[in-house]
Amino acid sequence: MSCRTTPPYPSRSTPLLCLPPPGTPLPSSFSLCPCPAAPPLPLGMAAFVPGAAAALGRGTFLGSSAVAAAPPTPRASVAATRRAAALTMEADGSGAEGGAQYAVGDIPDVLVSILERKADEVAALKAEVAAAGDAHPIAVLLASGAPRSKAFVSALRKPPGCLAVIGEIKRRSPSKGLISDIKDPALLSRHYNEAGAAAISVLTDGPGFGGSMADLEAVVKEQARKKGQYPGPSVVLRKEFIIDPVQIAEAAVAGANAVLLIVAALGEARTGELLAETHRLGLDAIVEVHDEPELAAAVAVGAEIIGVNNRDLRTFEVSLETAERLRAGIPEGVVAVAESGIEECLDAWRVRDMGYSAILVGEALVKAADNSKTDGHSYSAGYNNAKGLIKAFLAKGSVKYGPSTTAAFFGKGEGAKESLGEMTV
Ligand SMILES: O=P(O)(O)OC[C@@H](O)[C@@H](O)c1c[nH]c2ccccc12
Repeated sequence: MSCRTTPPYPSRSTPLLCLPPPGTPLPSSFSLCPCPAAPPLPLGMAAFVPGAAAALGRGTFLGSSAVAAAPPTPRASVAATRRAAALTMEADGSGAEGGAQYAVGDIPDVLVSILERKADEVAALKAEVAAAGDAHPIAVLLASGAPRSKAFVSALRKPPGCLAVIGEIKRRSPSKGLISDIKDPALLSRHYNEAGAAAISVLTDGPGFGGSMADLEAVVKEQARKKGQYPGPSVVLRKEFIIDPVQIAEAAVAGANAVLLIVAALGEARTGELLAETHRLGLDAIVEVHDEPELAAAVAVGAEIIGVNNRDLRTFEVSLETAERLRAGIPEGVVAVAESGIEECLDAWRVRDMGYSAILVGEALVKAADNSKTDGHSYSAGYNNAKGLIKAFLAKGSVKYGPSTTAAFFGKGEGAKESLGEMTV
């Protein structure tokens, strides 16, 4: 049987036959699509070595050691960028040691203001930890480090043809404003988990994304309740603009398994430092990139998980072409995550076929889970929609798909088929 999940994909505007009309008899026999294992991916990184990245003539990255030496630029935001970067580097007395910082591009404006805010948040957190003395759990962890469990990276590593879903708890964003009034992040994470999400991403930034450390703690606590059950807990990502080890320690103390490191915000040297700190503190990191120079930086620092953000933070445009273009540059053995703009199962299958091991989905899931008409703590049909969508993302044998809402509902069955492997009815 042919596999309609392989390219070329129908365009979204093509009306998709998703279901037979009610009453149509099911075919007497079908089998799961034996999608062939993804072909070996070429290692295209030769073109992306750090030196070559500089030669691409991008703007100047103003982080780390480059802060002092950076040439003047007309962008008004640069002063703010420089301040944020300088504060970041000074915060723990570290910074890039020598060496030329190659270009990773100007920091997008949206990040500049967030990073300024983060520098203030970090200063406040450090003051709080210092005031509490050496016994503060963050101080203890920073002093001693912790063994790595690698639980997060293991949960995301999937064989070719399979996907891990990272379901995000996302209330709002700078580009979209309010997305969903999530009243009970823990309950939403329970539904994500029951549907088969390998991981939960919790945004902890308040002003930009409506999240908090309380959300993270609630989700960690909820997932911990699943220990020893089937399915077991989903691992948890602290989705934050990390600029300093103290935030990583804060994430670990709250029970997160991983943090996000955004190369566009940090540059190569600082990403490398914070990645090493992340591992020293026992956690894993998704290193996020959006273009070739950033990918080169992620590879150069030895990222074990690389997230390709399909959203351009300069224009907010989302295109899965970004995931497609960058996939060949992600070395074998590194877990590849496609982030942003995955709206329906076709998108998920498309990036799966590109060779991505995991997808990070926010808006589509929280909108499907809409519980604006309930108190958010009790049953809501929206939760089922979100679950169905996750199962549809995970399905690999489906030849039936359609607009998200329909696929969401019927995706439940498709997910079940996959978990049983090959079968006939
Ligand atoms: O809501 P979406 O389009 O499914 O995107 C989720 C996630 O990728 C996005 O929230 C994200 C990706 N990288 C980030 C960095 C910071 C904040 C948010 C993000």
